Amino acid sequence: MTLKTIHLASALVINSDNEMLVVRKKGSTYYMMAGGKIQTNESAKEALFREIKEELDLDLNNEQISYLGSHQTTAVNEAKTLVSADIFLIRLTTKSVKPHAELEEVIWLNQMNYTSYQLAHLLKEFSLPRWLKMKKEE
Ligand SMILES: Nc1nc2c([nH]c(=O)n2[C@@H]2O[C@H](COP(=O)(O)OP(=O)(O)OP(=O)(O)O)[C@@H](O)[C@H]2O)c(=O)[nH]1
Repeated sequence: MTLKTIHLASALVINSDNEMLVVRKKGSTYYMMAGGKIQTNESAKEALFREIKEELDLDLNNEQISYLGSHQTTAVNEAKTLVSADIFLIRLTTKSVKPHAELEEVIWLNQMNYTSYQLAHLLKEFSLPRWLKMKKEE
């Protein structure tokens, strides 16, 4: 069986209380990382700046963002598809973030609520353990 691979730039977004931001796109039941497909002639970081502007209407600067690593896993909402993502850490000083473009919902996860949401594999496998470790070290 041939699998398609989608190349993504996505973000583990945290605020000053170490809450983690997850988004739900229209028509999706999964909560996932903000971000999206990397277009031709665009670096992963450029793609992420563009997606964060489109989805959350935020203008990022280089000091707020750092590279965490890459991860490949099964895509949600797409049959026979893998996602291969470059994942960045974004630190926000504001909690006031609203959904734009194709987003339906934006949620800040904390210690109390994070088990209540169905998370996309990419988020569950890569970001969740890192975020939980960050919280332990608080
Ligand atoms: N942003 C994001 N997408 C994910 C994650 N996990 C995952 O499987 N995906 C899948 O990756 C795909 C991203 O495609 P998209 O269509 O939302 O991205 P985009 O906004 O760049 O698309 P478009 O410009 O073609 O409309 C979706 O099928 C989404 O379900 C994740 O954590 N974050």
